[in-house]
Parts: sequence; C-alpha cells; structure tokens
Amino acid sequence: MAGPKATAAFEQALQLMPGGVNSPVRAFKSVGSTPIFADRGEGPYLYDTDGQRYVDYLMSWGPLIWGHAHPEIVQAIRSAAERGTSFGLPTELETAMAQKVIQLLPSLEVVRMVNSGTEATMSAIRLARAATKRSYVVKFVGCYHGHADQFLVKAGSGVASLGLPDSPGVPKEIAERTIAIPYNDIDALRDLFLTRGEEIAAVIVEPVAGNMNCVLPRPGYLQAVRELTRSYDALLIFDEVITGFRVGLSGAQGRFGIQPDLTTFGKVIGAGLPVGAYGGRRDLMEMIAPSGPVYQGGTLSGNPLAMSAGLVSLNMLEQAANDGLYERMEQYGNQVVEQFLRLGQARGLPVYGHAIGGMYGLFFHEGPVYDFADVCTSNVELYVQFFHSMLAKGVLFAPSAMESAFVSAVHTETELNATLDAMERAFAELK
Ligand SMILES: Cc1ncc(COP(=O)(O)O)c(C=O)c1O
Ligand SMILES: N[C@H](C=O)CCC(=O)O
Repeated sequence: MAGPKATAAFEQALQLMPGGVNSPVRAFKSVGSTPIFADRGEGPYLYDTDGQRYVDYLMSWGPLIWGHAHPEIVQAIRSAAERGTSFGLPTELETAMAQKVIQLLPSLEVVRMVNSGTEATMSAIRLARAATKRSYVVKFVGCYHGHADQFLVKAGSGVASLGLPDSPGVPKEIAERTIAIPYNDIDALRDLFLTRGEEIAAVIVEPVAGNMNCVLPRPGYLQAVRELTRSYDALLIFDEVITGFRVGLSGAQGRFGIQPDLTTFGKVIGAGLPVGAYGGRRDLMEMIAPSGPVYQGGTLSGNPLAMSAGLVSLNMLEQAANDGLYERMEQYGNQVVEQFLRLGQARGLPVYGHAIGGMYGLFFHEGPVYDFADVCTSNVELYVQFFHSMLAKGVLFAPSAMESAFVSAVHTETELNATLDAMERAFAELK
C-alpha cells in the first residue's frame, strides 16, 4: 500500500504527467493500486518516501545488476561528471566501451551506442530491412522490444498488463509489416517461412522472454530459429536488452551457444543510466552512417557518464563471473522459486517458476509456461494479492504479473532469508 506521502505525491503527479508517470508500468494499475514513490536505494534495498524499506527485486526493471548506488559506479559517474557531461565529439571512453562489449560478445564485430533499448531495437530493424531489401519483421506474441511503432503489435510488458494489444497512433501500414506468432512454437515459424520466407527481413526475439513474466526457450528452440532464419536469408536479431550481461556474461547467446546476426542491448549495459546499444556482423554494421547509408544518430549517444558507469559495471561483472556470480544469482533465484512452489503446493494453489542467471519468474499457473497464451491463463488475482502482501512485508516485486523478477550481485543470504520468511507469511494470507 502506498503511504500518505506517496498518495499525496501521486495526486500531484497525476495533474502534471500522463497517468502521473513517465512510463506506464510505474503506475501500479495492474496491481489495482497507486504507486509507492522511490526516495533512495542502497545495495539490494529500496527506500520509499514514506520511510519503508524493501528488498528490491524490481531493480529498476533490470538494469541494476550491482544493486542501488554501488560505490564504484557512483564514483565513476562522479568523476566523469566533473570532466563534463557531454561533448558531442568522440571520446576514448566510447572506444573502451565498444572494445569491452565486443570482447564479451563473440557475435559482435562492430557496435553502436544509443540511449535506450527502444533506440537499439528500432535501429537494428532499420538496418535489417536495408540489408535484406525486405520489409516484413517477425516478432513473438508477448515479447516487448520497446515502444517504436513496429513493435506495438501483440507486445508484452505494460502493453499486455494494460490490456492494449496494439496502440492507436501506429499507422496500419506499419503494424501490418510486423507479423506476430507464438513464442517457443517452431512449427509456427517454419510455416510462416514456408509461405512468406522471401519477404521477411528479420526475426527479432527475446531469447529468454522477460516481458511476459520470465519464460524460458524450449530446449533447441533458439537453435531452430537460427537455422530457419539462415536458410531463408532473413536476419536473426537477439533482443538482449534484458538478458544481456544478466543471464550470463555473454548474455543469452553465450548461454545457449547461438550466433545472432545482430544483437540489441539496454539496461545492464548502462548500469542504471540511459543507454542502449546494437551490434553484430561487420558487413551489416558497416551499412550504418557514416560508414554506409543507413542513418541513425544521437546527440547524447555514448555520453561520458553512461559510458563510465557501464564500463566499470562490465569490468566488475567480468571479474565476478570468474568467481561464480551468475551461478550464485541463479541459485538465489532458484531458492526463492523453491519456496514459492513449496508454499503454493502445500496450499493446493497453481504455482510454477524458474530462474536463469539474475532473473526469475514466479507464476500462479498450473504446470509449465511456454508462451503468452500460457501466461494469460495464470491467476492474476492471486498475483495481485501476493504482490501487496509481500510489499507490506518489505519485499518489492514488479507491480505486474507480466514482468520478470531480478536479483543483483549484492543480494545476500540476509535478503534471501527475509524474502523466504515474508513469503511464508504472505502465503498464509492468500485467499
Ligand atoms: C527486451 C526489451 N527490449 C527493448 C526494451 C526497450 O528498452 P527501453 O525501455 O530502454 O526503451 C525493453 C524494455 O523496456 C525490453 O525489455
Ligand atoms: N518491462 C519493461 C522493460 O523491460 C518495463 C520498463 C518500462 O517500460 O518502463
């Protein structure tokens, strides 16, 4: 429940911003309440303006793999700011960042930094269309690739939470160029390629879907998508805005051993600052201006604050990965999932879940979840009760049953035990 300060702040915000927020998912509409307001964060904890402390699994919707206000990241931002916040000229920091990303992601030969995940995905699609001279794009129902026109077709995240399958304002001619088919269904993709293979520029996929809660690819699915796209000369774009540096140091592509043609990033790559990136095969990326004719630019792209924070974060991740960071985060997630399953099953409730690297999914659903249709048969009322009950006990999950949970490198046994204990009490209250 939002406290008195948050309630008053939201009333004021409602007069000034659409729905009182700068991104729809923050409004808590899909959990039937008004939002808490963030005051500050420290490590795995978020403090709201009403003085409550929460173990945070929202983690700013994914970017904060080092938790809130990590001292080394804060120091990197501070030092960069003292030298100037933006130059509009090349900096050596950008080259260092490009080098690091290319070193960590074997499928990347060239990379371009942008300012958000949306910028990254829309630029990658433009490039794919230019490279293939085809115009149709395939996406999967319930995957979210940002808010560019061509992606607001059967999208996940806030679009799905608010029950808006599409968006007014997107011209029919653009929406028609996006074909949405079910995730994890290789036959659906094969059938589509059989009939329209010559028209498809690219298939864009969240390799682990993180915008319809957290849905894992079936074994062999991503490999089959890779083979199909290759055999029809369509490009494969991995949207690793969530999974990049989160499910493993080399993202989902490293984990599943797939070489996409292009990859998009956001969130973790910027350590909490507004950053995105896209990159891939040299022959494709050299088509981007000014090397080639495909235009894409940005006044603040590669800005020194974001590059400094991102670079420090990636360097720390590289070191921590050698010490088992990703395995530790996954184990943490698995322990939360196990408690969720144990408590749910003991009460005869439909429960399901899994963890991968630093993300995990909790579903009020009977049996496995493979696609958006499965997710939509989850019991949302139970999630809403669970969410509020956990919040009241000092644990913050995403305010929607359509979103993934995130764990950071600084969540410890203390936060885990607090979560398991809160969950025990929350399940006792579920009706
Ligand atoms: C997989 C994925 N792609 C793209 C985006 C768009 O990123 P942004 O919100 O930074 O524009 C998001 C999140 O919003 C995302 O989760
Ligand atoms: N699920 C979204 C991104 O991954 C949520 C972030 C947003 O749209 O504000």
